[in-house]
Amino acid sequence: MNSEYAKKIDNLKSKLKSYPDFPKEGILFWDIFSALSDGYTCKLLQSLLVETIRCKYPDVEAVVGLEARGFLFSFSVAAELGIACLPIRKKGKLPGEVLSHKYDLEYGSDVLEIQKDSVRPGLKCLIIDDLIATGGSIGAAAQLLYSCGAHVLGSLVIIELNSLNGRENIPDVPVHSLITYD
Ligand SMILES: O=P(O)(O)OC[C@H]1O[C@H](OP(=O)(O)OP(=O)(O)O)[C@H](O)[C@@H]1O
Ligand SMILES: Nc1ncnc2[nH]cnc12
Repeated sequence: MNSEYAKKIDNLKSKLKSYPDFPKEGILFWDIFSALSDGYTCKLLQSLLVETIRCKYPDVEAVVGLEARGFLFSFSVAAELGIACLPIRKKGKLPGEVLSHKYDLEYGSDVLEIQKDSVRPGLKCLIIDDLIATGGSIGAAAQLLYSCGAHVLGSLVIIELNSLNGRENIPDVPVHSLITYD
């Protein structure tokens, strides 16, 4: 990636805000919505995500967004790249036959689901989300995709929280992040 890309990353970083003790005491919460409150940064972020996918995952056939914040980015990049946009949602939100996977995250545990027939075997998928903390959500999403026979190319997030060892916890799923915090 070139120096123009690095400048865009610095610009994006300057727009991100964090909130101590949310949603629980001891958690420093990184709020992706703070970067979306001006149109310039929305365009900047969109172009960074699309450029990163074209460079790192050129063969991708479907982006898989994780509810809820991942959805902000999965549709917009899929529309620009002209590829499929598939949802993985929290328990009880998807109609039809679903597969479920329980997982832990930084401030609790949850269940993610995928529609059984949403993925054809071998489909080259990229998981997209706003942030990786423990890696629980991306790990659960990858398990669901494997169960459907998908080929998981990796994952793309805007923010990576290094101290929570997310990428080490999901060694089978390559993680690409735009910004990391220690
Ligand atoms: O790496 P992990 O430890 O799994 O944490 C990261 C996940 O946590 C947040 O989602 P959350 O489940 O809070 O849902 P939301 O997007 O609906 O707010 C975030 O958007 C990621 O999906
Ligand atoms: N620290 C954090 N900030 C924002 N979203 C998160 N999801 C899990 N941990 C988080």
